[in-house]
Amino acid sequence: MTFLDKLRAAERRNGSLLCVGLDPEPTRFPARMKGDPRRIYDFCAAIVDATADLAIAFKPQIAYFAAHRAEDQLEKLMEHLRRNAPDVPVILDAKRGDIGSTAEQYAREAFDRYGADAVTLSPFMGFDSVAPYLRYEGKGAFLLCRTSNPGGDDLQAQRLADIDGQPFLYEHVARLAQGPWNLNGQLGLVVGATYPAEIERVRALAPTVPLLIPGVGAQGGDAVATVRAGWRADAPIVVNSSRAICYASDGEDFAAVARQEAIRTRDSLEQAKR
Ligand SMILES: O=c1ccn([C@@H]2O[C@H](COP(=O)(O)O)[C@@H](O)[C@H]2O)c(=O)[nH]1
Repeated sequence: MTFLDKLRAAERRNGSLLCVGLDPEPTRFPARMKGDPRRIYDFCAAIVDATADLAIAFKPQIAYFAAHRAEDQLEKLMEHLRRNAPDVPVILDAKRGDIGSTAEQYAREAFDRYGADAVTLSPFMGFDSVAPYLRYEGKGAFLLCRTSNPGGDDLQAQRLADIDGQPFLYEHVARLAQGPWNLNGQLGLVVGATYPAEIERVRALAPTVPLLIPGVGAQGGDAVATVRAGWRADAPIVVNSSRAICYASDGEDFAAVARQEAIRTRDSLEQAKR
């Protein structure tokens, strides 16, 4: 089963476009775990168990583990996901991008070490920095295209004077991902929920690739506008919310309240399809 098949199956099974982001920050943990990086796995596993039937995907952000020397806990979490939520694909948010030989090592890390179904990549260094990930049959790779942060404008909204029609850089990335770079249908694009007009433009240029859309919840992106701009019955969108779910409560009830917030977000995304 390819990453895309797995994504479509999870969307159908859980009736969901919601990707639950796992950004564990120990200072925001409930009192009995607060400030203790050794509890990262416990915190994330509780969120996973509370939301696995509500998610199209999970997205652990690797920096939140590496910053605390908690890569072993990320490995354990990936095992937990495979055992307890085997049908929900996992997107490792690593935003890698380097020359081919180094990219080979990053690809091994994402797919062999952690067993991720897909990874996020910066396309800035060109196709040879992306190609090593595409050698992993059935795995996915999401290219940063129009990111959710305001500074995304600095480069992504620059026009490319030498290319027909003088597209914005992000539009060029969308065309490459839909066409010449997408050798085996493994590519997707990252587009921020904070920019619904750009989601619509990317969807027009890349009608069949999956879109990973962070920015609802803590960043204030509009869930309804996001779905209307990007969702097509035959092309999945994966709408990520991390902090708004993980830290919906800072009490001992954090997992139960995370579930309620995930239900609320999932339902608002589903209703927007109509
Ligand atoms: O354009 C992008 C690409 C990635 N991210 C990541 O998504 C989550 C968002 O977290 P929230 O708490 O829901 O704001 C985080 O891991 C980012 O690194 C993004 O926000 N924007």
